Amino acid sequence: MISVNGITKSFGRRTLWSDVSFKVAQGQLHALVGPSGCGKSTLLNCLGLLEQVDSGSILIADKDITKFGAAAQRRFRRDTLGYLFQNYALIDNATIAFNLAVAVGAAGRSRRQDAFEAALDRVGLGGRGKEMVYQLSGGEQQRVALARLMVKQPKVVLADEPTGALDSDNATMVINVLRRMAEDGCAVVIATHSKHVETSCDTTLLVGGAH
Ligand SMILES: Nc1ncnc2c1ncn2[C@@H]1O[C@H](COP(=O)(O)OP(=O)(O)OP(=O)(O)O)[C@@H](O)[C@H]1O
Repeated sequence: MISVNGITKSFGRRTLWSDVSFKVAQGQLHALVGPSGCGKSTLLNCLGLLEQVDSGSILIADKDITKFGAAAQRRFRRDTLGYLFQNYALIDNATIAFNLAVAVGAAGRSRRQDAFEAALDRVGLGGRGKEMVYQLSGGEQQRVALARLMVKQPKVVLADEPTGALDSDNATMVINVLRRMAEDGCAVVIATHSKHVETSCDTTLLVGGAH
């Protein structure tokens, strides 16, 4: 599903990582690990079309995403990618339910009510769809972002410290949900400092180090 081939990224004169290659198949969880500042988020951003690599190629579903123009990037983000990032990218001034509805677009909204409720139940927020996002705790917002990903059902999930704001039970829930999404056919890449998350993944890349 994902094939990263010899990619390099520098900011100014500082090379974060060079000649990085790895593959992530459908059904797999892949961890990006390494010390703070080694470039894990930047690598996720490159996979997510939010940053450009300096050289090398990134194939996702057999398409070289580094060659995409603006319109193809937008379509690919909308149709193929799912982000679980630290700032959650939720709409604060809207309900939980609205945030889930936005993820599936107008066509999917009415027939997806059951899926919305099931996703909220799964992340421990059942029956709370009418609450406003800005009133939720950081960990609750992180779980809304996970529920949104579940209803979107992207082919590729990019997660940046997805257990960062959570207690250990909820951290385990997040990993279980991501594992389930992988079993349903998606490829998952997770940047993490958590040993628990790392050991729950199928493969690991030490970013900026020996690999
Ligand atoms: N747009 C940018 N311009 C210049 N430098 C940047 C930019 N984005 C990131 N950096 C630098 O690149 C380095 C790697 O950042 P990144 O966030 O990818 O690391 P990380 O491994 O995810 O760190 P952490 O574990 O602390 O989240 C940092 O030193 C950061 O300041």
